[in-house]
Formats: sequence, C-alpha cells, structure tokens
Amino acid sequence: MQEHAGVVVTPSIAGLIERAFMYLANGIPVHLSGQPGVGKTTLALHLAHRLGRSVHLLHGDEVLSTTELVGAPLGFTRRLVVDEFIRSVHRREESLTERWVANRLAIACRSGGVMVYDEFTRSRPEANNVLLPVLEERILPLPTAHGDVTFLRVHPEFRLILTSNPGEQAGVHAVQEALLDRVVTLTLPGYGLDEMVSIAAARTGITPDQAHTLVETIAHWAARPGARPRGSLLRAVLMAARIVVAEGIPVDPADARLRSIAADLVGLSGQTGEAREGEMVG
Ligand SMILES: Nc1ncnc2c1ncn2[C@@H]1O[C@H](COP(=O)(O)OP(=O)(O)OP(=O)(O)O)[C@@H](O)[C@H]1O
Repeated sequence: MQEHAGVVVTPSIAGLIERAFMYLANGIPVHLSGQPGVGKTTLALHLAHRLGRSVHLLHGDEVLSTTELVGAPLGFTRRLVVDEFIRSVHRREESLTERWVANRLAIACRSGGVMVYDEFTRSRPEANNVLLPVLEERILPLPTAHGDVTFLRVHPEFRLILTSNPGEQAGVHAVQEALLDRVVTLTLPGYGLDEMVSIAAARTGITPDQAHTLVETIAHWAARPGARPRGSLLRAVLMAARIVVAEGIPVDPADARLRSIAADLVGLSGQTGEAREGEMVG
C-alpha cells in the first residue's frame, strides 16, 4: 500500500482514486459518497492537492445560503476627481463602482481553483442550485445591489469535488437529480480490517502487529450487542492508537484499560465492569 503525505492508498480505493483523478483532470466534477469515516474528506483533499491548483474547502450546513457560497454586493465606492490645474477651468468627475465581497465558490470559479464542498447535502438544495449553471453553462450568476444579476465566466481550470453521507443520515437533504446528473458519483466501499491496520500503523506510529491487535480488539467490541452502529471503525481505531501511544498502554486485548477504551469507542461505556469481566477477544 502506498502512502502520499499521510494518505494511505489501500487496494480498495487505489482504482477509485485514479479514476476520480482522471475525471477531474478532464473537467468532470466528482462526488465521493459513503458512510461516515470511510475517508471521503481525506480523499477529496488528497485529489484536490494533486490537481495542483488552489484549494477552497467549504462545509455544507443547514443555514448556509447562496450568499455564503457566492458572495454579495458590499455597496458602492465613490470616486471624485476635481481638476483645478488651469485656474479658469474646473473639471469635476464623479464615478460609482459597485464593490463585491466574493465567497469561496466565486473565488474558486474566478481563479480556476479546486472547490471541495464537504458534506454538501447538509445545505438546503436551494442554496446549492447555483452549482447548476456553474457546471452546465460554466457561468456563475452574481446578484447585484439593484436586484439584477451579472455573470462571472467560470475559469476553465475550475474543478469541483463534492462529498456526502448517505441520505438516510440525520441532517442530510436529498440530492437534486439535476446536480447528480452533472457529476460522477463514486461510492467509497469502506476499509477492510487489513487496510485499517495499514492506515493505523502509518498514521500513529504503532507497529503493524500492534495495529492488527488494536483493529481486532475494536472490531470485537463493535460486534457486541448494544454497540453503536457506525459506518466505519477507522476513526475508533485511530483514536485508540493515539491513546495507547500517548499513555503507554499495552496493546494486549486482555489489558483492562485497553478493553475499557475499546468499549468506550464503540458506545458500550454504559456496560458495568461485571458485564465486561471474562470477555476476551476470541
Ligand atoms: N486512506 C487514508 N489514509 C490515511 N488516513 C485516512 C485514510 N482514510 C481515512 N483516513 C483517516 O480516517 C479518519 C476519517 O476519515 P474522513 O474524515 O476523511 O472520513 P469521512 O468519510 O469524510 O467521514 P465523515 O462522513 O464522518 O466526515 C480521518 O482521521 C482520516 O485522516
């Protein structure tokens, strides 16, 4: 498995990353979809940096508006020129220029940057509608103070990477079909146990053997009745790895502290000590 600046390219994602890069390099927007913790944001940023342009990261949010995506008129700047160079002649010129505060989408569209719009389905669909003309006609509508609209021509190097969690998650809006139609959706499969071992060893400094034991311990606790269902165990594994390194906790499935940490990380901290007694990784 290859590692690029902290990102481990595991077998289950290697092909998907190359295809995503190919689409983006050819101007086709990519949408990375998948359960929480499967690496969507990490891979979106990895792809964005690989494109070698400026990266603009935005997080979807229920209260995000088109204005926060695009920008808004800020008012007018008045410029007055009084020319009294010749005593007998007075020339006075006044001009008004509309000032505009550009937000991330407008900046990325203008400069040809890569916009990573993380968890874009957390924003209301009407806020995201502005993406349609950007992707289809390559123009960004900009409202003016008078209520009319001007347009910004989208830079040919502008690229868009979206990420989203599945629709059944709380706080997630349905994706507009029109938007889905204009992007390539790639679903991240989630890491297998061996892949989590490689990522944990590369990211936290524990040995592959320790990472293996840790992954098995967390997976064991996650399979117990009452454990909170999660998309991926990777975050729990990475947190456990950081704690055992920092606190010098032995990576031994029989170690009481390790077992308590594993139980906490899968939502079983409510279990009594007696209930946990005698439980070993089997
Ligand atoms: N391929 C990888 N290499 C290294 N670290 C990774 C990799 N994939 C995921 N991670 C790490 O796993 C954790 C979860 O990844 P990430 O935040 O990208 O997931 P996500 O799918 O965006 O999750 P969510 O939907 O909850 O936002 C992060 O700490 C991230 O750094």
